[in-house]
Amino acid sequence: MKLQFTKMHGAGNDFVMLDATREPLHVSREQLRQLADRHLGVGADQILVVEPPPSPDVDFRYRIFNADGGEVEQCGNGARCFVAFVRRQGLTAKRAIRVATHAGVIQPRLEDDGRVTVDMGPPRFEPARVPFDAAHLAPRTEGGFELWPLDLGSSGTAWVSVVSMGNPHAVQRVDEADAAPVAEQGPRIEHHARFAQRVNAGFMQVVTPHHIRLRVWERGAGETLACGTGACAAVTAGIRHGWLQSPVDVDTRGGRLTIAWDGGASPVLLTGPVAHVFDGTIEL
Ligand SMILES: N[C@@H](CCC[C@H](N)C(=O)O)C(=O)O
Repeated sequence: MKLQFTKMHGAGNDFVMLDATREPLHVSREQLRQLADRHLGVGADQILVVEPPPSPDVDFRYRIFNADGGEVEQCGNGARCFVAFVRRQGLTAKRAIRVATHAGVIQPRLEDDGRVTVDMGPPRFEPARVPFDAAHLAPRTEGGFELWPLDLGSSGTAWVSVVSMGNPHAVQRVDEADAAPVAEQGPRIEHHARFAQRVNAGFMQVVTPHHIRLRVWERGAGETLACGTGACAAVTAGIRHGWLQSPVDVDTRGGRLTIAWDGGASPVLLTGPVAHVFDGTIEL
């Protein structure tokens, strides 16, 4: 099968974008993995498939697949690249778009400076879903919000805030993002027994109440240069703990994202850059 694709990135979080608005696309999990493979394919953290709207109240639907081929609910940087992609493909001239995802409808809009802001909806602060298994450690609270201990065996205990942005995140505060044990702890947190659907693992350094540094080990992709939903999760957890105040600049290894959240059920706004890398065709 010959497939046309576009390669894009949002703060270094890179995507293969596929247009399935004109005809349905049947790509197997193995083919998705091959597309994402950095040696045997195009290379990407996620593959995004744009489809026609499932109902008249939205403009498109888009589906998100991690590099391991698994379909997931939400992708913040992907939503930003999605806007640039559909405009570039001539599929819409709108600047504000309503798009259906597995986690509900989100609303990205193109800003005058070329960045894209996404209304990601409100965060959900979820308690543990399965019985807690760390050796007799109880959760503790900071600023009225819970930190949960995760027993990571020989890697010690990680105290995490559990947040859903449609997809699951476990965020811990570290002294220095550059020195954080992302490669060591990331896979252990991702596969920890407490998270039935696995989890994205964030490592956040608080620089000031309006500035953090963040690294994220992503479920199904490994450490990426930036994670949009990870930034939303880290900032909303940090605000709940009393460490941060909106808006917050989030420096990732791939660039800066800005997150605004007024608390409670108000939506999280994620703003950042998008870039077109190249268009191509691949035989799968
Ligand atoms: N890079 C994304 C998140 C992609 C999905 C994530 N790996 C998951 O499995 O939930 C973002 O920018 O949010």
